Amino acid sequence: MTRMAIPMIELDRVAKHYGDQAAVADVSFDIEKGEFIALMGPSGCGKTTTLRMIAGLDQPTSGEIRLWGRRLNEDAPWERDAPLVWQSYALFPFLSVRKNVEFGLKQRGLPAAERRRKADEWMERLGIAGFAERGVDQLSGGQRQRVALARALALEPEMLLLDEPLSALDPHLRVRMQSELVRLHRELGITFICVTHSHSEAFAMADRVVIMNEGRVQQVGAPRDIYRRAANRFVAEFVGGNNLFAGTASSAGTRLRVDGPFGTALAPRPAEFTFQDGDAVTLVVAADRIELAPAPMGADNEVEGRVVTLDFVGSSVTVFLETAGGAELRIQQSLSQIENTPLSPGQTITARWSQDVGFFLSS
Ligand SMILES: Nc1ncnc2c1ncn2[C@@H]1O[C@H](COP(=O)(O)OP(=O)(O)OP(=O)(O)O)[C@@H](O)[C@H]1O
Repeated sequence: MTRMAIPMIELDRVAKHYGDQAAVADVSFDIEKGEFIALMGPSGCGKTTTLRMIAGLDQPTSGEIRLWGRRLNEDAPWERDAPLVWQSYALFPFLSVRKNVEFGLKQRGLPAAERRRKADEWMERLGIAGFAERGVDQLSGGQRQRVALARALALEPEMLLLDEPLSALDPHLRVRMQSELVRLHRELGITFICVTHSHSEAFAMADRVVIMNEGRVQQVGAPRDIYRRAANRFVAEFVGGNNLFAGTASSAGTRLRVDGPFGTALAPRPAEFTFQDGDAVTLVVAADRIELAPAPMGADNEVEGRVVTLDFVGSSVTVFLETAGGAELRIQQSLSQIENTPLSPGQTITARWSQDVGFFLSS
């Protein structure tokens, strides 16, 4: 029974120092079998070092990495008998697609006939069977990415480690490969751990996202939960799409009132921490939870502002407003929502949102 409770991988207060610099300062999180985990954070936050330690390519300076409860720290990658495979985008340019896919199988000493059978199966599965005899230098970026995946998956790992797997692809192809990775993950039931600095990528693919900054975990959670409830200021800003309203708190029954350069807003009183009247607070309101109206109706949580700019991305539009007090608001709308009420820079408009949607940061 207890065995059931042990996660596949545990990182327990893991740190990695180079001289007096901490590439990873203190990282703890678990990975369950079959999960798709994304490690995300800005450049230099320690994502790749964390992945390399899981793979056994680097040893932690302190802390412990466990596979099914067994300490892995000192095991070299080839001793781990942990079925981890590092998906590398670097292919052998002078070898054919088939030879690239067979490479790891050959290293493992599989007989030629079996290598061929497995390579055929994976090339078929990834839609590259038609190029089997072609040199990989004659393939497009997306085709190469599929070869790299076939080469890793042919080894039938229980866990696949991916370091920025889609970074070499153009944006259009990247979105397509994202859904292919998700589909493969679902079909194969393999644990995927993927490092990325792109939140759209992490949030589109992963079951859970580990957000890191400066060598530390900032939040671990399902994409939706992280979007809707950032654990701290760093996450709220890093994931984007949030308004952070700084102001002064005052009690208003079950609500807390905030007054600041943006105006006045009410939001549920936080359960986990308390504020005194007059405390400086930051209220977070998601950009897609704010509506636009032509004029104020005299209700709470209404802010008038001047349209500064409109940012169109696909079928979504972010409207930037500036209030009389100098605060900036971002409001995310679908294209169809704003088609009926044309907006142009300079125009004054009212933003409003429910008292239930905002939450306060504790730090
Ligand atoms: N071998 C090393 N020797 C010294 N410092 C290192 C070494 N490897 C990484 N670092 C440092 O540790 C920090 C974390 O590096 P890491 O590559 O893990 O970051 P990252 O989050 O993957 O960044 P990026 O997105 O830019 O790849 C960086 O400041 C980096 O310069």
